[in-house]
Amino acid sequence: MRVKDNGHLTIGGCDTVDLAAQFGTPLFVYDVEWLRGRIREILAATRKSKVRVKVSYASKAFCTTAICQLVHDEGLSLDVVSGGELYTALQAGIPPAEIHMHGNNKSWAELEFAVSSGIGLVIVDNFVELGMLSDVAERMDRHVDVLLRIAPGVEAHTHEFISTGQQDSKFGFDLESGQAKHALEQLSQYPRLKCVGLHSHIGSQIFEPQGFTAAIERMVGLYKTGLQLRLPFQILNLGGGFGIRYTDEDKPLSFDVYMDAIESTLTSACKELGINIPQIWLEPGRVIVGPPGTTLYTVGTKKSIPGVRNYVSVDGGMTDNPRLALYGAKYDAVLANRMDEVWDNPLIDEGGSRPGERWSVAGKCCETGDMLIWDAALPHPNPGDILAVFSTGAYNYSMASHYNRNPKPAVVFVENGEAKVVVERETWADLVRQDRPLR
Ligand SMILES: Cc1ncc(COP(=O)(O)O)c(C=O)c1O
Ligand SMILES: N[C@@H](CCCC[NH3+])C(=O)O
Repeated sequence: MRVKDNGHLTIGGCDTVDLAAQFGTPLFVYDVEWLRGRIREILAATRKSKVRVKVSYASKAFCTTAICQLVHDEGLSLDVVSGGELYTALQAGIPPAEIHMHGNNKSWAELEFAVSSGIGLVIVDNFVELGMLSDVAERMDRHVDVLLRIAPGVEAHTHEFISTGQQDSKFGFDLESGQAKHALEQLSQYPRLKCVGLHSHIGSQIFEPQGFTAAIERMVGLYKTGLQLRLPFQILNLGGGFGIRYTDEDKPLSFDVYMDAIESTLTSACKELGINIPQIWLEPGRVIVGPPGTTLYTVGTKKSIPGVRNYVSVDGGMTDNPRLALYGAKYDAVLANRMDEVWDNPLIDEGGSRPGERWSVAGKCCETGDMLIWDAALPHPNPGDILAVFSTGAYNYSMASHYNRNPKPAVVFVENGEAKVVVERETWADLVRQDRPLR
């Protein structure tokens, strides 16, 4: 990102004010060079490691055909969590063998779709699914590679709604109570399922390697049990969850730090148990697509309540970014057309905010909680200004909704001064496309 002489923010060599004019707002803008660079950094860190590591992109973070193609071009395999994500990945031309499917409640139709497409592997979440998948495989006369998802009982330091490795969770076979071991013992009843290892995912937006190392320490014991049961184990999948910077409060770690911790804990734990080191799989989502994504909005109305708060409203909101409403997420933002102004610059005359002035950025939905940022430091906003909110590449477009019948925004990939639409903006007509009127 840069600032041009005219005070406009540029991303991938494109003037964001021009992007907003050309494609409309709200607009998701992905800096492709930055995104590719992040994948390359992750892969470089994994290649330095003595442990064999395979990296899959957790497509739930942002799943469209273009991003599936981009991450696959960069050498990643793909995780999907629904029939829709699988369909998207296949439409993108990703070889099915390089796709893995998650989900705590996969339907019969989703399992059938996965097996008939020749998916690489299914991560089985619970006892019901073991039986269902085995039946699907039987009926289709197929064999399916699986991992078992385990809840290792690790409490990750993150928002409780995005913490998944604790015992009290809907995901996976519980380790603590012996449920996970019982599942391994049952596998002999399902000859169509070839269990090649274990999976755990402790949560998302995590900033310390300890959660991963604690998970390894708990999982290797079970991994050894699997080997003793003569299961063809090769893989220990540690999930994703690597934290990113949204604001200065977040202190992301370099991937090398995670890899060093994973390598040393895994090596010593396996040595202690006398087992070979499994291949490690990782499933990062947010860390790949989060920071290179920016949302552009157009400023509309504003309202100042003396002594209370200043509100500025933009043309999107919780429909394209529900993360503040869901997790109390924080974001940084700027006025992309006025980057040369500093909000507390005493030289600023009209148009500049007074020192200490703050603007809370509201969405346009009929909902008090429809906020994007509380008390942002911004120049005094005017209707028509372009607001850029940073680090919105993960779990924004993918969690977008049509609340209040708002069409979903367009998505553009920008690189070397060129912008390519990878998702068209929805229209009002799109909103009624599935409706069947009474008359
Ligand atoms: C099973 C699984 N793998 C990977 C991810 C990706 O997580 P993140 O985007 O935090 O890397 C998630 C989401 O938390 C997940 O549930
Ligand atoms: N949707 C969450 C992450 C959940 C990850 C899925 N297990 C977020 O926006 O932070």
